Amino acid sequence: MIQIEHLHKSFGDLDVLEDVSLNIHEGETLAIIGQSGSGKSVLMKHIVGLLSPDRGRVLVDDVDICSVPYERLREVRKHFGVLFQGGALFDSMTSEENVAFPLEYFSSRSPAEIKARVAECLELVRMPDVGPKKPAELSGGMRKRVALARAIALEPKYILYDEPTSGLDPKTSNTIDELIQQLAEEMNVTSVVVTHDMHSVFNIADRAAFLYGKSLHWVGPIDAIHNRDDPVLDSFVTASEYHVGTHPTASSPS
Ligand SMILES: Nc1ncnc2c1ncn2[C@@H]1O[C@H](COP(=O)(O)OP(=O)(O)OP(=O)(O)O)[C@@H](O)[C@H]1O
Repeated sequence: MIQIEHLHKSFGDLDVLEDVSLNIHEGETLAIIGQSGSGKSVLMKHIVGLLSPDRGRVLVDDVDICSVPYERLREVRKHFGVLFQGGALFDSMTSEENVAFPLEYFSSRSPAEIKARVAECLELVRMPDVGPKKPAELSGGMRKRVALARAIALEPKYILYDEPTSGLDPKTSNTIDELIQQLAEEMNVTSVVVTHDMHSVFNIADRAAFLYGKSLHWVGPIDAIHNRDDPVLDSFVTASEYHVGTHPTASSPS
């Protein structure tokens, strides 16, 4: 379980997050939504210890990652797979070398075991044949899937996705959504997805956390997200759906 407690973060004069508290439960898929610049990525980076809060703390399985020594933080990070926005693959490496990287760096598996795990991960993301190809030879959607294969290589307990469908066409976005759901079910991972894509939110998320005005304005189950009693949330959700031109699978109030 991940517990974010009274988190505050500023950069110089810019207050980004104020008193944000949020629990992320085992096995759920939580979407972090909000306008551009509302602090979604900043919040996500705190979850994996890439940023430290000015005040407050983040507990991962009861470990306060804001105060532990680096070696302990490194241990905690082994339980995380992160899919960064652009995929963040190493251009000079082939796809299989990219997927092997965390296994070589963080595990003590033999070369044969690493080779087998790389093949398994590429199979899981339905890309069994791209191993010898470099990122430049792949489409945007394929690169995301290779990056996803790398993110799951160490069999993480938590996967963090930063805008997993941004820049992809609707069909490729649906494939990525299917993979996120498939991995959540097959690997029983806890997923945190930062996204603008409300279609994707309705496809994959169990709950959403809506950041607005530096705070966590609303947290709740996806089927409660059309909330006419909360005009700020309602106008964000409606505008996002209109913007992407999609129709949510969840039912909207009439
Ligand atoms: N390392 C940093 N140094 C200074 N300012 C930062 C840093 N990281 C983020 N910010 C600022 O914090 C604010 C929130 O950024 P963040 O990337 O979390 O927004 P976001 O909600 O993820 O936006 P988007 O949807 O556009 O990606 C922005 O104003 C951004 O410029």
